[in-house]
Amino acid sequence: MSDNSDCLSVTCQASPNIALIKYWGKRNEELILPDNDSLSITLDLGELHSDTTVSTSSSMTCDTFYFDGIQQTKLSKRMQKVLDEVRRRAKNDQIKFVEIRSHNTFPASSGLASSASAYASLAIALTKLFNLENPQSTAAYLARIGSGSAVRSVYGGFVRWSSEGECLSSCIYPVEHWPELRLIILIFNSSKKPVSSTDAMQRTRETSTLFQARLSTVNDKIEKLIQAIKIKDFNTFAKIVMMDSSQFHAVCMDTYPPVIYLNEQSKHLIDLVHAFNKTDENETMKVAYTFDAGPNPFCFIREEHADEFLSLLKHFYPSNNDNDNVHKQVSNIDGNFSSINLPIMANALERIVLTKIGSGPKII
Ligand SMILES: Nc1ncnc2c1ncn2[C@@H]1O[C@H](COP(=O)(O)OP(=O)(O)OP(=O)(O)O)[C@@H](O)[C@H]1O
Ligand SMILES: C[C@@](O)(CCOP(=O)(O)OP(=O)(O)O)CC(=O)O
Repeated sequence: MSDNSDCLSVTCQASPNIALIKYWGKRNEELILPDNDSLSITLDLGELHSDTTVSTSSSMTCDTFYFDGIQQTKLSKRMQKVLDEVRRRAKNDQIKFVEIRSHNTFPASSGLASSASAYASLAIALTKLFNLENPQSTAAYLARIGSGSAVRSVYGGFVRWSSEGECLSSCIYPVEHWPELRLIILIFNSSKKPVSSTDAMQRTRETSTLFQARLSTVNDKIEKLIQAIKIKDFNTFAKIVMMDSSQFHAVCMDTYPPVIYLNEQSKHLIDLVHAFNKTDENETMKVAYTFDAGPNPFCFIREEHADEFLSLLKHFYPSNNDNDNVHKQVSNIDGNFSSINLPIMANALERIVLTKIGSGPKII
């Protein structure tokens, strides 16, 4: 915490988390209580993160929010709700107003979980600034009322968000548990999604008949997935994760009017991953994908297969721009992909992010 005259300030850095079993549906909109448990991996802070600085001083006359250095005309209802809850819990009632400055290293609102890293960093920074009691559970509560999925970014490693009791999150395995696991994020399209997750999940609840069927499958999937993670069984892990992603998008399609987040490139990548997995003579899965509310896949892979998969991506998604950095990390291994009968999609990728599981947020 920095203290300049009577101005106190705290900065927190947090990363997005990627849901392995998706959260979709709220039984209480105001408190953001989910319909189902969900499970995620928190990303390493290295590539994708939100940095949020919160400050307070006696001279402030209102709450202010700067996003990427630009002052916003007003705070969102969610942000205001978080600040009001903090003031309610704070012992020091001299502290009246807060200035928030936040920046993401990646595009917001495009299905890359920006609201998760944003609200987790905000919640942790506020908890520290106001010296709130029970800091971990308080930060989780504040993050959750900002954006449901943010409750999982408060912790590192593999995280479960419970839909029962206090509806808080907990780390089920720390970052060290499965160090060879890597994430390759393919950014096909970073534009703003057509329907926000908040609106879409409400619409699903009101109209989808598949939604209830999905809910009845989630707990069983979570238990099986936890067991697969425990013994690092990638085959089972991959199948459960890909099937939950597809089920979530099927539910979005069953929503009326339908919500379609996947695009042509997403469908191509799905076919590519299955074709690539089939090339293994032992039928061992090498890659798994999942998509949040957007067209950009998060691919899970063990380190030993990462180079081959990257060369596959270079083959199927070549870039015509010599100066671009999309493939700059890609090794020059030439794989033989002649058995994969899929079209080549030139210039499909805006960016590739290579990352791994992270240890959670930090105060900086
Ligand atoms: N650094 C930030 N500080 C405050 N609010 C932010 C920040 N980054 C993103 N947001 C807000 O988060 C919301 C975007 O969340 P939304 O859930 O729609 O998209 P997403 O998080 O990118 O995707 P998803 O969670 O579906 O994977 C927007 O309201 C945006 O203004
Ligand atoms: C598809 C998801 O990414 C949906 C995330 O939804 P949000 O957490 O962004 O929604 P709100 O709680 O309304 O803010 C799945 C997931 O992260 O579990």
